[in-house]
Amino acid sequence: MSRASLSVVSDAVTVRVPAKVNLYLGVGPLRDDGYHDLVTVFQALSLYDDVRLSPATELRVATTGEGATDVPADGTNLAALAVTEVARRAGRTPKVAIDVTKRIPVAGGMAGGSADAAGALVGADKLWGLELERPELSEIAAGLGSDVPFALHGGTALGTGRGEQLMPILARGQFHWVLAMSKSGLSTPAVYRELDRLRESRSDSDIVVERPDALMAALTSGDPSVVAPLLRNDLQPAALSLQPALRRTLRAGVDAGALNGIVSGSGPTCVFLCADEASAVDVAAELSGAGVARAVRTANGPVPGARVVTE
Ligand SMILES: C[C@](O)(CO)[C@H](O)COP(=O)(O)OP(=O)(O)OC[C@H]1O[C@@H](n2ccc(N)nc2=O)[C@H](O)[C@@H]1O
Ligand SMILES: Nc1ncnc2c1ncn2[C@@H]1O[C@H](COP(=O)(O)OP(=O)(O)OP(=O)(O)O)[C@@H](O)[C@H]1O
Repeated sequence: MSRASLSVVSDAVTVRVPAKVNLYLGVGPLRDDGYHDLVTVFQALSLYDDVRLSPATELRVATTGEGATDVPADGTNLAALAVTEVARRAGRTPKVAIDVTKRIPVAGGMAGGSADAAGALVGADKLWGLELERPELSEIAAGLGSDVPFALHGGTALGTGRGEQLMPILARGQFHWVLAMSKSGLSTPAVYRELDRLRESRSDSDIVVERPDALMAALTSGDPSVVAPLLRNDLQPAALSLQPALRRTLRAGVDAGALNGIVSGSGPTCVFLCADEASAVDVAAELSGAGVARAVRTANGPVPGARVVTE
């Protein structure tokens, strides 16, 4: 672990971390280690969890906000695991109170737990004045979950491996999204298992994951009407198989005027790309009235990854 010679220890730190959507999610065959090789395009959206770290007599974690009661309040919380790992590497005891304000839906396919882990990593680094290098933070992040490195990184990025190897993508301008949150969550491993079940009749060599070159070129153009038809998620059939009502949600968003809609990652949140901000507001209003979602929000992207907002 590298440390700055002059380190500053803060009293309390708040880190703001974005949700993600996968604009493209190509899933390869099941690997021997239980993961799938992915080719994915991530985009960070302006829906944030806040992770506050302050010195305490022991490690504790409390969550308020969206879905807080479904989040573990013990050492298995991803934010607590992140702080524990940074402390282990720094040779410290993790005497920290972690307070998470959730806005990202729990088990919603928008990497909320991963966001909290990334926030806790950046927060612990700041709180203890460690000044860890980016590569080391990314390595710790990848050990905590496949989506955690992107929550650190933010922006728009190509993810490969199990999703943890990132390369920035140039995306011009801002894209306007409507998010439809589902009444119940979906477990990520269960959705991958369902995809494997749906693919049972296919041999591994039949499952080919293509590079999203057309999408990447469309993102550079910044034109949402060019990007929209190129959105693709290989996990969508599995999420729809587990929650068939999502078909209605997807239809309702397009009927309301969105350019296109897909399930976000492992779902069940459905995300709709709109022509501009005014269209997103209209689509959100209509979707709210249609009663196909627990909650509807607008968001824009890309936005930066985990960043300290108070010192
Ligand atoms: C669906 C996505 O959100 C798309 O970005 C991610 O692939 C999921 O990332 P995550 O929630 O950080 O997932 P992890 O905590 O790393 O893995 C949870 C479980 O998801 C499945 N998993 C995850 C990533 C991957 N490339 N292949 C998989 O099969 C595995 O069953 C794994 O045990
Ligand atoms: N800080 C946390 N916030 C949310 N869930 C957490 C957290 N720590 C642990 N968990 C557990 O992780 C599970 C998955 O939650 P999460 O909100 O990360 O799902 P997700 O957004 O669908 O994940 P992804 O999009 O990365 O696949 C939850 O059911 C919860 O039990």
